[in-house]
Amino acid sequence: MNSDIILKAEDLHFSYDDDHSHSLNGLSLEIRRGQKVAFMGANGSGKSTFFLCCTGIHRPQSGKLYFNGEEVQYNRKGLLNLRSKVGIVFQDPDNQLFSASVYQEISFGILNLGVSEEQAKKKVEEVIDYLEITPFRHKPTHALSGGQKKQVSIADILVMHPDIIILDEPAAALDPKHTAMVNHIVDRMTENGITVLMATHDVNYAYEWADEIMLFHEGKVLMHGSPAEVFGNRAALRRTNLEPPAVLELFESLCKKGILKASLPLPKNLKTLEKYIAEINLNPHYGGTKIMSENTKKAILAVSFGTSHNDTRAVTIDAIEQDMQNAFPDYPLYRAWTSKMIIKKVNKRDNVHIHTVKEAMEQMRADGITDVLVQPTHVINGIENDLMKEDALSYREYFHSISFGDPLLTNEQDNLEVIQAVAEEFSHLTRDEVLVLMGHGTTHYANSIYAALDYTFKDKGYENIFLGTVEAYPTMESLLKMIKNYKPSKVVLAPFMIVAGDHAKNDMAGDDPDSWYSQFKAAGYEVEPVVKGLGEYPGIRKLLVEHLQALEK
Ligand SMILES: Nc1ncnc2c1ncn2[C@@H]1O[C@H](COP(=O)(O)OP(=O)(O)OP(=O)(O)O)[C@@H](O)[C@H]1O
Repeated sequence: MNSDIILKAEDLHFSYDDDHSHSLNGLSLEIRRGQKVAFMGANGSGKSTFFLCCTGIHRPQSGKLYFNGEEVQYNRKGLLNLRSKVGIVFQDPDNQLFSASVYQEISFGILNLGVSEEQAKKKVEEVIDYLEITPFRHKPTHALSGGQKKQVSIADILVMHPDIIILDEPAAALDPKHTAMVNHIVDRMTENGITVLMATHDVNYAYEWADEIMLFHEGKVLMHGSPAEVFGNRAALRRTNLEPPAVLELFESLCKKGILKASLPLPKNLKTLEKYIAEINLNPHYGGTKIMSENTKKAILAVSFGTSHNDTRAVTIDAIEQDMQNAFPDYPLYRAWTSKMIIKKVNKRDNVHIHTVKEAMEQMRADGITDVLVQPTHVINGIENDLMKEDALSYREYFHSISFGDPLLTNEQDNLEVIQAVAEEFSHLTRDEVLVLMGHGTTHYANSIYAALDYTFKDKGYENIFLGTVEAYPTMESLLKMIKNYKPSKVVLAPFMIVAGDHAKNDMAGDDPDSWYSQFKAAGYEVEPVVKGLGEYPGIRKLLVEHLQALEK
């Protein structure tokens, strides 16, 4: 037999009443020397019965038990040898303590082994000191508290210097302080190389403490493995009435939400989990922790709605991406568009494939990128931006971190800078000329930014700048009303969109009677359309790059 194996059971059967119900029903297992093994399983699954067989209190009706490679003999000599090497601490100390005084109690077993009184005294004193029993050593055993009785029953066994200690629910009926004390004693035993077998229903303790878990079910071993293996097997836990450890459940739930990365080592306890959480850079990183700092490979993902007009694309989206690349020359830059329709159109017409967000994430994953800085060129925090984030985050488990830069108009400061960029672009306008900006507009609640910004233009002294939308509020009707009151000599039209695509060329500047150009013309104004996307304004590009840079601060 492998000398590493200290205890081995082979097909043990045991019945209490010689009837047909087997408390041990063909039980086989092996225990390796020096291991901490937690015995778990439903009530009545046979853990205590097995322990009683290990100490020779019960004799299996069939099967074999080996200790240190030798088959256990159930004669007086064999049993004495077994009991000197395998000690059991019962769940209820009252089943174990029968001497009147603490000293007598602890010395009883060792004197029975034939050790001289002098030697026994020395060993008893050592263990009294080691287990901190001195303060109550002179009390009669019946007057001890539950925790003190437990200490003495452990001392009973430790004094014999066993190779294996069996603890049956050592913390049962103990308060948290005494539980901690017993756990501390157990830790010290294992440090001294004793093999410890412990029956416990405390999954949290077993998960953290044990090297191995022996899962009992109906008198046999259902599963034997590391705590991670056994507690990771939910079907086995269900069969044995056990719940997964709280720390594992919490860790899994944080991984599912993308807050922690599933590739982190499983946390053994809440302290480790707390450390993981403390090391998350919550804002605005997703899915990442800073724990794995080596081998990072960062990349930028520039996400735009897209345009099929190559002329405007070159001076807007391409120019923005170029500025981002200039700001981070060492990071590869990937492009994605959110409009599948435009992607399809460009693909068909130019044979050029532009990635969707998911495709770009997939590509970065294949390229070994670990951290993704996503910078949208979206104007507002609307539905496009929300969906883009959702798509990117569906890949969270493959990256260390995915962080999102803000769209153009996100906070008060952005609004002011955008106003500044627009005002600079149109600084040549005279007071009696108005600039009418055409935003896109959305049913998303973020649409209110357009009216707010229109108000802020005026508040900042640009009474001649108006902002409306094609698809929402402020509408063309409200613009016409306000501009009528202003009585301008000329209306200059410009898109308030990153690219000057279909909306700018047709809905704004087209000849169709519904276009803004035609409607202002029909209202009697001189109209000058400026088909130039926001992406062409240096101030706008600078702001988007700043949003990207904010991710690295
Ligand atoms: N002294 C006894 N007399 C008769 N049957 C017993 C005795 N002790 C245990 N049994 C039976 O043997 C089976 C195994 O019980 P055992 O105490 O070994 O289980 P256990 O896994 O230690 O349970 P628990 O988690 O409740 O301590 C049960 O069906 C139980 O009813």
